[in-house]
Amino acid sequence: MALNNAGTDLGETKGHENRDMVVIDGSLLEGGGQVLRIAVALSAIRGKAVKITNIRAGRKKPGLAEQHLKGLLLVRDMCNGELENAHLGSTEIIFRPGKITSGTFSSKISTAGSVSLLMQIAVPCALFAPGPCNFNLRGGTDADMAPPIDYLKIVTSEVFAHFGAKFETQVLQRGFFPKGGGEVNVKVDNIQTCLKPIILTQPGKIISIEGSVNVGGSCPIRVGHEFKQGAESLLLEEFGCKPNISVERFNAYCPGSSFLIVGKTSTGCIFGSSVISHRSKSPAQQGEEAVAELIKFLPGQSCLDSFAQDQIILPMSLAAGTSTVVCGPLTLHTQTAIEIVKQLSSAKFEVEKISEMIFRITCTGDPPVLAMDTQ
Ligand SMILES: Nc1ncnc2c1ncn2[C@@H]1O[C@H](COP(=O)(O)OP(=O)(O)OP(=O)(O)O)[C@@H](O)[C@H]1O
Repeated sequence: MALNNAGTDLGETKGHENRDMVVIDGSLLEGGGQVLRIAVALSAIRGKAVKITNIRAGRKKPGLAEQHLKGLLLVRDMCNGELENAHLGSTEIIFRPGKITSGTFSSKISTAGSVSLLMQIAVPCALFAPGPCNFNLRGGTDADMAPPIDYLKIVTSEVFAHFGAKFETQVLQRGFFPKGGGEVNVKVDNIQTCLKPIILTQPGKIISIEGSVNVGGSCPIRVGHEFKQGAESLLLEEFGCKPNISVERFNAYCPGSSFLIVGKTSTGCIFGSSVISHRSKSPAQQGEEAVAELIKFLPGQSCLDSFAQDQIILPMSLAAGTSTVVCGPLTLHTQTAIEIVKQLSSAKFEVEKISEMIFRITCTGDPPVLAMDTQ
């Protein structure tokens, strides 16, 4: 039996309050930090206590890493909730949410752990606050295996706008591996009534392709121009056009560079593909690879890239009505997200295979009752 910091049995400290607690197995499918973020965000939004076991059992080093722990503490603070057993390496936690409040919140990850993933847990909660929320978040802004901050700022924000959800991100300083030290401010407007269902079924025609290369710290600006060259050469070959790619220098705690390329279509679809520089490959080659990934979607039949696919499952489940999206084969992250939201809500999902590469996800949302709170 797991013990909390005080040495009492986990889950038994509050007696009858645990009766309605939902137990989520953190090893489910993808078995990563995403399970925790979705479960805890939904717990706060729906006011349901959760116990999460086997946290990150699917990862080499299971249990809470700093990014996950800081995300939990941030949501706890936003809703005056109670967290048990939340410490580095913990593989089992209990979260009892209070009411989500609006206001100003901050969080600092001392490594290059991703601030984008802090946003992934905090932004959905903030949408259901009684007023706007402002966040100051510090850590990694351009980290591997996580959305680069520009992806959140440009792609996720536009996809969320389809749901009527609005957030703005301002990057003050970039944080690259290994030191992090990036800083962003995020403003989230609370929703007034409900999240709207989305219909993203028509891929449309490409109307723009734009990219940005961020060069930080002592990383030579030449690296940024090489990213741009590699990306441009492939785009020229594929589409016969030279897109607008900016190369910008940012303050950063340690050297690094990143590249995001974004395509938009006439029907409001947006696709993003990114790379963080690695010594093992030339910047030109990485620029080309990011474009090659984007080209998989442009022009195609899918209305979302493979990352946005898992990130829309939570808002779809909370929307007041039926959402439909057409996308590529479901990623393991998407399948995991669907399973977790099904355990914490009555949202109904249906996945249809249209062809080998094209799928339709339909979700009848289970909108939470908004707390008409006074602060
Ligand atoms: N290049 C990228 N662009 C956009 N989103 C990304 C990118 N890479 C990863 N993501 C998103 O980041 C999230 C990663 O979740 P995941 O559970 O794998 O990560 P995690 O919390 O860092 O935990 P772990 O360390 O357990 O993997 C997913 O929502 C995924 O879509």
